[in-house]
Amino acid sequence: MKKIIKVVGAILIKEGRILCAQRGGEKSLPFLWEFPGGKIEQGESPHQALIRELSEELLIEVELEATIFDAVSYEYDFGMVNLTTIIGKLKSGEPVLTEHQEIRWLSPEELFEVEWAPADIPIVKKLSKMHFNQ
Ligand SMILES: Nc1nc2c([nH]c(=O)n2[C@H]2C[C@H](O)[C@@H](COP(=O)(O)OP(=O)(O)OP(=O)(O)O)O2)c(=O)[nH]1
Repeated sequence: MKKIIKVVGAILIKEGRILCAQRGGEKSLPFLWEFPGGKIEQGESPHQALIRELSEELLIEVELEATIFDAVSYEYDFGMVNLTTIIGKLKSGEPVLTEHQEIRWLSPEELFEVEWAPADIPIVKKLSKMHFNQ
C-alpha cells in the first residue's frame, strides 16, 4: 500500500486566465506544471492549507470559493497523491516566485501548451473546456 499524500491546488482566475506554475528542477516531478498549493497538514482543512501554502510560496492572499472544484487521485512511484482543487482569485499581492521555476496565466484553450503533472490531467481537461468571466 502506497503512502497517501493529501494535496490541495488552487485554480486562481484573473481576466479569464488560470495561474499555472512550473515545478523546480530539484523537486519530484521536475519541471512539470501544477496548480500552486501543497500538502495538507494534520488538522488543516483543504481551504486552510491552500491559504497557507499560497501565502508561503507565492506571497499572495486569495479568496477561495467555498466548494471544491474537483478531486482526483494518482499513483506515482513515491506515493498516492490525492489532489483537491479549489477555484479562487487574488485578493492582494502579485505572485512572487519563491519555489517555482516559472508561472503563466493561461487561458483555458492554452492550458495544454505546458506539460502537466500526471495527476492534474483530468482537471486540466475539464478546465480547458470552460470559460471564466472574471
Ligand atoms: N501543489 C501541487 N502539487 C501537485 C499537483 N499535482 C501533483 O501531482 N502534485 C504533487 C507534487 C508533490 O508530490 C505533491 C505536492 O507537495 P508539495 O507541493 O508540498 O511538494 P514538494 O515538491 O515541496 O514536495 P516533494 O514532493 O518534493 O517532497 O503533490 C498540483 O497541481 N499542485
